[in-house]
Amino acid sequence: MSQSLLGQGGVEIEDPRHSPEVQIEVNQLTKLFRQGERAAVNGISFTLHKGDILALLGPSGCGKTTTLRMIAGFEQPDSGQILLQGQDVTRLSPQARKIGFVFQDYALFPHMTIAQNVAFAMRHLAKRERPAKTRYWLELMGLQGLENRYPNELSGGQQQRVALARTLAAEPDLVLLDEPFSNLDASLRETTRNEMRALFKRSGTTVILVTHDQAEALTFADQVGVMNAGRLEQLDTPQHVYQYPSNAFVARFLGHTNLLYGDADNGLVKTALGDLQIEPGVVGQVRLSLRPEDLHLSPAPTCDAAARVISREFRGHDYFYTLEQDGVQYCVIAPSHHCFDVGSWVNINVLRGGSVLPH
Ligand SMILES: Nc1ncnc2c1ncn2[C@@H]1O[C@H](COP(=O)(O)OP(=O)(O)OP(=O)(O)O)[C@@H](O)[C@H]1O
Repeated sequence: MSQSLLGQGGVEIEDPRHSPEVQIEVNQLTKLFRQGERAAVNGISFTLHKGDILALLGPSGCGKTTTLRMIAGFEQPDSGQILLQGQDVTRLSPQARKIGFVFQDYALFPHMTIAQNVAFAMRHLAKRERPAKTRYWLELMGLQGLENRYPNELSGGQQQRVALARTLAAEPDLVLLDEPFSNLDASLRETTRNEMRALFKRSGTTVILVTHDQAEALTFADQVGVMNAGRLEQLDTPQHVYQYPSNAFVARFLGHTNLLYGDADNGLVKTALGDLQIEPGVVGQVRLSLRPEDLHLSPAPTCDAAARVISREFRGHDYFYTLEQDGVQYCVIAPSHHCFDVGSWVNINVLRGGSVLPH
C-alpha cells in the first residue's frame, strides 16, 4: 500500500520513504477483431503502481474501451500480457481477476434496493458483516437515507455513486471506469469527479478511466495516456502531456494549439512570431506547439507587421481570439479585460517558448 502525506493546502503527496507496489503491468497488448484489418489496439504497454489513477484519452474508435475490456477479461487479446500484482491474468476469466468495472449505464439491479445492490457485491463476506459494511460504503458516498429506494428513484449522480459503492464494496485491486461521468450534467460532473478522485486517493485504489473528454482526463488522473488508432501516443503526467505533447496529434487533441515552423540554432528558433527560446542542442528545421494562453496581445500602432483580429469569442473568464498575420492564422486566449475589436490590429507577443514536436 502506498503511503501519502498531506502537503500544503491538503494536497496529497507521495511519502518517499515508501515505494508503492506495482499493481498492473500491461505489455504489448494487441487486439485484431478481424484478420487483415487494422488492429483495434496495437501494442499498448504501461505500468501502474498502487493508488495511481490513469486516464486513457482519445477520439471515438481509438481503442480505449477495447483496452479496458481486455484488462477486465471480457475480451481476449491476440497478443500481449496483463499482470496483476505480478500474476499473469491474461487468460483468466473476469471473475478470477479482482477487478471492479463501472459501466457507462451503471448496470444497477432495478429490482433491488440501493442497500441490496451494494450488499450484493459482498458475497465474499459473512452475512452478519454485510449490513455494517453496506452502511459504511453508502455513507462514504453520501447516500445515507437512500438505502431503501430503488435505482429508478435516484438522480443520475446518485445512481452513479451507488454503482461506485457497489464496485468498491467488492474490494477490488483495480477499478475500471468507462466514461462514468458522461450521463451527469456539467456541474454535477465536476463535483462528482472531484469527490471520486478524493475518495480513490483516500482509499489508495488504483483506477483506469476511459474518456474522450480532455478536461476530465487532465483533472482526474495522475497519468494521461493519449490514444490514436489503437496506439498509445504518449503517456505522462497531465501537465507534461499538455505542455510537452510528443506530436501534433497529442497537441491538438489536448486543446487548441498554434503550430509554428522555424530554423533552430543555439537554443533559438527563428519563427514568424520572432526568435523563440527552446531547449539547447536542437538544430535545423523544427515545428513548435504554442498554446493559445502562451501568447499575449497588445494594441499595434500601425498595421505593419501586425496581426488582424478575425474573430472574438467571449467565454466569461476569457476571450478566444482568432488572428491572421501574413496569411497564417493564430489562436490566442486572453483575460476578458483584454478586449480587442474584430478588424483591429494587434501585436502577438510570445510569453513562453513552446515545445518542439518531432517531424
Ligand atoms: N466486437 C467488435 N467487433 C468488431 N470490431 C469492433 C468490436 N468492438 C470494437 N470494434 C472496433 O474496434 C475499434 C476500437 O473500438 P473501441 O470501442 O475500443 O473504441 P473507443 O476508443 O472506446 O471508442 P468510443 O469512444 O466511441 O467508445 C473501432 O474501430 C471499433 O469499430
